[in-house]
Amino acid sequence: MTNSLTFAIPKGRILDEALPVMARAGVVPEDGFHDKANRSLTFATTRDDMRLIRVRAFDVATFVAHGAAQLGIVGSDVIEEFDYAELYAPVDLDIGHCHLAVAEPKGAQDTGSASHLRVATKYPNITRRHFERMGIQAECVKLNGAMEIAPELGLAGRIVDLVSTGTTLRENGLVETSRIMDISARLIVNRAALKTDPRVAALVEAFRAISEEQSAA
Ligand SMILES: Nc1ncnc2c1ncn2[C@@H]1O[C@H](COP(=O)(O)OP(=O)(O)OP(=O)(O)O)[C@@H](O)[C@H]1O
Ligand SMILES: O=P(O)(O)OC[C@H]1O[C@H](OP(=O)(O)OP(=O)(O)O)[C@H](O)[C@@H]1O
Repeated sequence: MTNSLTFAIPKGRILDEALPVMARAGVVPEDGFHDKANRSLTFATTRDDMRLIRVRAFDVATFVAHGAAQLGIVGSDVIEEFDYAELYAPVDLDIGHCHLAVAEPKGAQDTGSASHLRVATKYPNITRRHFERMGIQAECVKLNGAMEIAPELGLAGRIVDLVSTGTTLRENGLVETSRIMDISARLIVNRAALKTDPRVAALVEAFRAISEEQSAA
């Protein structure tokens, strides 16, 4: 058998939307994948030259950038945060829509003229770049979730986090003050693998065709 391809997918919320798109491109996990009790992280597919790995969203980008996986699916938030040179994101899959925003406690003092801010976020690089463009130095406190409680506890005056329905902000007494970027999930590939393995290029074409069909529909 030829060397196996590894396709990395995030274990959380993008997965349900990603599976039907993957199936149209011929990437179908074998039995056991949907079993919640299954602790395995590697899964066979119906292609005998491909396996799936199910990892955290940020780690999908890391595995693909280092060539440990040749392909993956991940939110554009993660791609922007890492900015890995070895990652190529050729196809917008039109799933996992949300946006990245700055938020602060409802009724907070207007500190628009401040030149230095403290911000709690999972995205320190995007956050620093966003505030730099406004001439503001952002001191980022890195959290991995539940950013929304940081202002109330005095950890930071603002947060930068993903927003979809806005429910999490609202239920934690926060309001969005600016929108940084719109997010959707992308197919990502390792650039070297794309150049050397025709199977990777064929999969990019398959996902591209699906995305074009979808936007024409
Ligand atoms: N509220 C949301 N609505 C839509 N898409 C979202 C939302 N929150 C996150 N996303 C997308 O889903 C991705 C997170 O995917 P997923 O939930 O699989 O991550 P994870 O691996 O479980 O993350 P964690 O590191 O928190 O464990 C984000 O990077 C973003 O692109
Ligand atoms: O606008 P909403 O629809 O309320 O969605 C926004 C929430 O979704 C994401 O969290 P997730 O549920 O992925 O959990 P996490 O905090 O563990 O990342 C994000 O970090 C927000 O907390």
